Amino acid sequence: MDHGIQANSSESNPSQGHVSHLALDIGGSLIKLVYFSRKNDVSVDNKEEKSSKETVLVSNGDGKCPVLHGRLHFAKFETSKINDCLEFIQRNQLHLGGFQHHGVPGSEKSIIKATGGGAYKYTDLFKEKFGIFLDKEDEMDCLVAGANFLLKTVNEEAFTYTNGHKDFVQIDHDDLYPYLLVNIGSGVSMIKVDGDGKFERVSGTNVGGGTFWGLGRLLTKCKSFDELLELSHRGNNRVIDMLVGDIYGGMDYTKIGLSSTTIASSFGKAISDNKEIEDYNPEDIARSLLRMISNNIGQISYLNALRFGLKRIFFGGFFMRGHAYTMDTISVAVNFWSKGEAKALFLRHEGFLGALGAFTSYEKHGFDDSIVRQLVQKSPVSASHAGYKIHGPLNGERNENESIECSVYVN
Ligand SMILES: Nc1ncnc2c1ncn2[C@@H]1O[C@H](COP(=O)(O)OP(=O)(O)O)[C@@H](O)[C@H]1O
Ligand SMILES: CC(C)(COP(=O)(O)O)[C@@H](O)C(=O)NCCC(=O)O
Repeated sequence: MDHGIQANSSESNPSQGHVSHLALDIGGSLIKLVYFSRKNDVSVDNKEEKSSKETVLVSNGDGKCPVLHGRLHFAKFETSKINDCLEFIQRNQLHLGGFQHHGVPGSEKSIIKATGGGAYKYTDLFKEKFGIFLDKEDEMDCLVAGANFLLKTVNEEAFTYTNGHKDFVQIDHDDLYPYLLVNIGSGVSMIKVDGDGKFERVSGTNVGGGTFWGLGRLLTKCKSFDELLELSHRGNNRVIDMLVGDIYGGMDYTKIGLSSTTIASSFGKAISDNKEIEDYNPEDIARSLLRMISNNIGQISYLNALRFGLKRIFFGGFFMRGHAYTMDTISVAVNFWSKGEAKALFLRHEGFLGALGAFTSYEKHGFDDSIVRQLVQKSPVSASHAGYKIHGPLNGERNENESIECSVYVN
């Protein structure tokens, strides 16, 4: 089960360092947490002058400012199991990782940045449990801020996925905008991004990750999202989907560019098979469903990219789950409909865009001594690329809870 952090190395253990800047994204399906843990033993390079065990000073152009070295951590929980999340926060004392708002003397409030619908829905719960106030950031603002943050600072964040092959894409910061951001969470939002904080939500669809998981659960009786993905992995969609060849006697419909293997109608074979649901393999049902939903999102995304002349579509959200078949289907759909003109790109930290956006929003406010001024990589990843150093396997097999080594400038 994937609730909570599964540290992939001892360095990912937050209890080893002081935790700060907790940010939450409480969505329809999942709660995502991002937080920073300060490293206790700081290595200091030539440019840096050590000032304490945990804080170093670096020149910031206009003088010196303290820098905290540490790691960004990621964790997620099912929203329906919010108590597990609260326990995790309590156990790791993450609720102390917000900031104090000094209003009227003696009335200091502890504030945590939060986004997603649950930031509204669960305000009282967090207040009662921890006495903290959820400072709400708009979900679309956070998605865009999170995507821009990742694309500009994290090395090997974006990749294409074709025929089972993952290719990381170097992002040219001067040529990033405009792009279409498609966030596939419970539902789907499509956002045209023109710059930092410059965007418009141009479309959306209610057929998203929640639809796949909800319908999949009903149709296959599986117990978890992972099980549903696993089923889809082993299934064959042709058992249930009606293909062009099924309609055209095994032939292509060349005049309109459809091959015999193209799906003409998802689940269409169930019309004439005279079978009950029990007669189908759950694997085949899961496969057809995943294909139907991924195809549909890929197509709507392309149509929106076409509306605005956008060539790059970045896909985020936990629906993807780094799952090969999902990404392959979306890539094929975008490629098919755009006749190769547009590209589907995926993000390693796919489901954490909103939480990262909320995390970076601490910077906007200027609260006491914990302002995130700027986040920088601790050591260069490549000469040409400024970004975080990601600790974890870079061979494409991402551990979704891997932490990122980084530094935070504070006031
Ligand atoms: N462990 C999981 N439990 C439930 N859904 C999951 C899980 N992992 C991936 N998903 C998929 O991710 C979707 C939620 O994605 P997410 O980006 O977190 O959206 P939201 O903000 O709406 O929760 C789910 O609807 C489901 O399709
Ligand atoms: C309402 C939402 C923004 C909530 O975000 P989520 O929790 O699904 O990530 C999203 O579900 C959505 O964009 N739904 C599609 C609604 C529509 O445009 O039809």
